[in-house]
Amino acid sequence: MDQQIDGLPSYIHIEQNDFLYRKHKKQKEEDIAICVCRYDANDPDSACGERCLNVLTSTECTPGFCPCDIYCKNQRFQKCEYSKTKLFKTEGRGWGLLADENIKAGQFIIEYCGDVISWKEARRRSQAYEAEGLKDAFIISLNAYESIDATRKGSHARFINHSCQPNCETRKWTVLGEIRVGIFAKQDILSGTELGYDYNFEWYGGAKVRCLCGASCCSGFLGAKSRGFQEAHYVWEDDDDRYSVENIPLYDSAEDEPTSKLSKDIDSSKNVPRAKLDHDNVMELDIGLELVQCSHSEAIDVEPLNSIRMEDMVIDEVKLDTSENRNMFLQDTHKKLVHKNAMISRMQSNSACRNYHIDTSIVSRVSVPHFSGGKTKNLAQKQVEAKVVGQLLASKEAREEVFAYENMKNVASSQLNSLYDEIRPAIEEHERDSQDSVSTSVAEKWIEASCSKLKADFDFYSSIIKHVSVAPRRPREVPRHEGENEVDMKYLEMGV
Ligand SMILES: C[S@@+](CC[C@H](N)C(=O)[O-])C[C@H]1O[C@@H](n2cnc3c(N)ncnc32)[C@H](O)[C@@H]1O
Repeated sequence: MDQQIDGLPSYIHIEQNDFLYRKHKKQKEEDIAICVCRYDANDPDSACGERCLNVLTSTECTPGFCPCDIYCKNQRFQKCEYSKTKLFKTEGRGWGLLADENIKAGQFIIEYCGDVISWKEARRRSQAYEAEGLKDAFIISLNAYESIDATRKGSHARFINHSCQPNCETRKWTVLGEIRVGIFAKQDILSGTELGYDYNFEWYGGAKVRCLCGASCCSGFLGAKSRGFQEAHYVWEDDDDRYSVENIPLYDSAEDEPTSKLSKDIDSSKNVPRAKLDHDNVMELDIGLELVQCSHSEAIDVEPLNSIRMEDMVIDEVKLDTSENRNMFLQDTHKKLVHKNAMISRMQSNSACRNYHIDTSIVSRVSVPHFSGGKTKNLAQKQVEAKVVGQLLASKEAREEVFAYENMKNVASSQLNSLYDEIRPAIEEHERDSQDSVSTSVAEKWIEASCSKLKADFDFYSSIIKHVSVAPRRPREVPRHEGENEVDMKYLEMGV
């Protein structure tokens, strides 16, 4: 239909993303977020309106699973419930899109559709387009690994121009397990007004496009505020009023830039960060020995288990003998972890990338030689053995307790190892395609087993500390040799 509009460059009109280099994800039933809305004919907002848990986390309801069934209003991407818009020819900026009805602030306008491609493919294509002499940029970043290319096919969103004072913005939503980008109104927009959003250009280099958005705060160039732009130097060609493009730029959805800033802010703070965002918009949460990675734009404060400072622990018989205290502490920590995990999984839906990273370093392994720069590196952690510690202890009960805890520690370790073997295919799949998520149930099992191992480790080491530092020692049967004191001290240092 568009092709009939005079002078409109040819492209294929689509209203769903096309997946070329991988398949559309299959949403696992256990990963479907189900809201708690109930349809009430007297309350128009009842069926998945603003209060819907899924809406609040930018996740669309899944047909067949939403309690509001046909009344669900939270399937706008799926049902292409776009605002009314119209193509028009701009002065000097090619084609543009304008509102063809009054649009309310926050209203969904249209989905940005195109080919979902890998980052590498985006780079390859942009170079190919450049070689073909294509000047307009249509590749938008979806996340750290993928982009949407609307150069050859797309929706009307591909015609929305950049504005330094935008009335629209991009937002990412999770729809049936995939991230999708929508254009939303930032403010009330009157019918007939041109739609624009801030491209947040990230340039590969080369010349820049002169911005003709006309805003009083215009920065002069597309992407002039972005990091990539400031680092590059300008090349201005006046023979083209609109632009000179040596390399086709990629532009980024507005959400991504503040994230890298956040990473910088956190990193530069004088406190050691508990949760940090890296340059790939991936947040690493250090929860004890386990690393959970998720993509999100807010930092979460997670108390790492290994931040417990031993200086702060009062080591006396009364305190440490009450294993109830210890259990309470660990149960509490476990609860916190499970709670955080629930939050993480909710927020991942929000940022549209459920991306559990299971850090397998917690799995106890036989020492494996690693090669680094021609030298082998032993990465196995030093282990404290109960039989060595036992030699220091005078009381039989103390020795038995340490042995019992060691046994529990070994059981927890081997349970974790066998769980790892069980879920290895899922982890390997996840590592091969970093877009694919490890399912929530697997992640939960993993967290549970990891917590059990941490608890067993904690019990074992605290039992050693209690007995070695407080209880009477076994008299030495053989004279102490030089350096033996240091060995005793090492036991106290290890595992804390
Ligand atoms: C996604 S396309 C927008 C549709 C485009 N106007 C068209 O006719 O196909 C992006 C391209 O539009 C042009 N453009 C968008 N916003 C502009 C602006 N504010 N000033 C100058 N050119 C702009 C640039 O060439 C940019 O690469």
